[in-house]
Amino acid sequence: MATLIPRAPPPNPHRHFLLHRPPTLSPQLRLRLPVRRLRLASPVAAIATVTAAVPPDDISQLNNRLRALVRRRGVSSAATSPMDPAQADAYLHMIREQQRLGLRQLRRHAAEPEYERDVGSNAEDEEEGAGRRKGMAARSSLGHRVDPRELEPGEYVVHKKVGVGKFVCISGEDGEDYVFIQYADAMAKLAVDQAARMLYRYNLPHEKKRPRNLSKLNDPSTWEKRRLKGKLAVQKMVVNLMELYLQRMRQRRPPYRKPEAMDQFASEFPYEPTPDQNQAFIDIENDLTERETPMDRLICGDVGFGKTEVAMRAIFIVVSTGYQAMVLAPTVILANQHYDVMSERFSNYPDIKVAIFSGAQSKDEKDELITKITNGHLQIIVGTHALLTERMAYNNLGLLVVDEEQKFGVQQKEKIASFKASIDVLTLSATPIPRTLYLALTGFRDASLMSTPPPERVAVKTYVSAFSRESALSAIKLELKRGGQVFYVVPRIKAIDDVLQFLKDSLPDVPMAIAHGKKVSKNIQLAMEKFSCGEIKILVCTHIIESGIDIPNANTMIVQYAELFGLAQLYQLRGRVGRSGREGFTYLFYTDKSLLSRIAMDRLGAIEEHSDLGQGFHVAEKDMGIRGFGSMFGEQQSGDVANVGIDLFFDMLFDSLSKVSSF
Ligand SMILES: Nc1ncnc2c1ncn2[C@@H]1O[C@H](COP(=O)(O)OP(=O)(O)OP(=O)(O)O)[C@@H](O)[C@H]1O
Repeated sequence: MATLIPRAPPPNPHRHFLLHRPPTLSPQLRLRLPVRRLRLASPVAAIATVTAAVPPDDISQLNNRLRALVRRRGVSSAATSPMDPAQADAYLHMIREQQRLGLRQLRRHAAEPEYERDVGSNAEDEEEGAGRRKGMAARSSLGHRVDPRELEPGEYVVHKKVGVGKFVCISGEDGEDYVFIQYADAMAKLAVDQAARMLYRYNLPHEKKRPRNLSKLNDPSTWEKRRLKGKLAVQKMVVNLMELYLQRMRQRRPPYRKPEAMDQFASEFPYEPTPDQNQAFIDIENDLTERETPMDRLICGDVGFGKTEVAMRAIFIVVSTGYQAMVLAPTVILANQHYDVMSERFSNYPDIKVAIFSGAQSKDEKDELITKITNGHLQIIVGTHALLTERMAYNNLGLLVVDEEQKFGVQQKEKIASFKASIDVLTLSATPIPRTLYLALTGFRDASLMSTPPPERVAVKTYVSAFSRESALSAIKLELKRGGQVFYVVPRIKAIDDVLQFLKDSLPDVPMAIAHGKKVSKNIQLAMEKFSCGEIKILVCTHIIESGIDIPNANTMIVQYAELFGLAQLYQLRGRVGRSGREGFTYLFYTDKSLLSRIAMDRLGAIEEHSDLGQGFHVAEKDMGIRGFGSMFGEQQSGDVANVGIDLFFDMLFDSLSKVSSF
């Protein structure tokens, strides 16, 4: 256990703490605490206690099992490699860059300095240092040592050896700057460069979570226990992930044949694929036609970057070999759109029959469809979660495509997970949930990234302002004048009637329609079809249209009461416009600035800032910062994170992950 011994001279100036009263503290921050000098005890003694408490390493046991499995199956390493190294590098690079940029923007500060690594001077530090070096790329993207100069008074920080404290200020003394941190029983003083190496953030930027309590400088044993608990929890989480991976590797199915008509099908795509689309085509083709393990691939691409075509290539391979494919969409509207796009794309192949199955259909219609599916008369079945019901019996299901998995409920996700044990699964996501991000990062799940937009795509112009009817109308008129269409989005169904009335009064000759979740699905479908073909010019709707809707001629979006939407939601909504070569405009109108919470302001600010193409990952990260731990992990993990703080949690996570071999 690491302890702090009072008054002994420090052997290394970078390892000592001072209990101190900061010279420039405001009176209310001033602590009535002893002013003493402390330093760390023998690091070797510290290790002995910590390592003795760590149970046998589950990760290495699992590593061995995995290696044995790979050997037994005699599968080539290329076929089992979780992620192509070059692709992984590019992925990590991108995430890291976005994180760096994000932090810079969040704190409106210069780029985060790259601090020298803290190479430990004791055994434990060395062990962890090795892990850190291996996992450096990953850790530096999500876990951070904090730059003390960027801290604001009152922010919580974590010192690995001492625990959770509250940053008070930086103050100069004898020509050197010191960082003052308030602990439960004393004030610590730390040289700035040392603090830069030793301090972690407790919260994500903009998050205001309070730790249960501050650690005590004079009683480091409590912190040691807390840290150890966190470490074990992280290890358990990694072991669980590996178990899942192991289960998947045990599954086998014969590789699919590459269809003879594959080249023809590819040539019928009306666009020149982007380089990332091409890579994703190669990835899924390899998964399906070369591997014997079912595919579990995530296609991460920003809104409108062309993920649907990747899914259709996978579907083509599977159905050409006589299997069925199921496409799950989170909303009826999106299911309808996928159905239309796929019916059109596969129209040259009369043997490939596409159907849609949703809660909107009558019992007779559904029964008829189920019979056709069971008899193998339908090859591609598109639908909502209604497809996951027990009644559904497939003839020969080979592939499941899941669009925006995070939008499904817990039970539906469990059902989706159960499919992964036996069939190939392709998941499409524009704003990956952090867990998905980990899986992709660590190779437990394969991922293809689509970070290049289709050519001629231009970033959507985003304006945030207080609502006025005049501003909304002038934006609408501008779009109508250039022959385009408008989405008018409100957060609640209740608001739709008022908006519709105001629009009808102001623009009596313009055809408009409404769409929301409580509307009978058939009516929504009708409204969307009319909007899609241009008959309807303005669609007044709720966020029901946020996922995946692709209407190239609709390039202005008005969002009223924008303060009531989540960040990821706003990002997805904005992604509905500017999906062709035409410039898109999004107007985010809030009701009254004086009533806006700081969080709502942050959200609107973030969405305005991240207007460039391809910011989905960054928005996902920022969203975590705003919504907090709970959104990142389940309840259990939230507690573990709250124990040690976000950065140390990530640090431990990446240390554990770096101990997992690649096979
Ligand atoms: N390489 C390309 N060049 C030009 N346009 C393309 C290309 N690939 C796809 N598109 C078009 O871009 C639009 C968006 O594609 P798609 O719907 O597949 O995006 P997505 O990645 O699924 O987006 P979202 O996350 O919003 O659902 C579609 O109209 C599609 O036809």
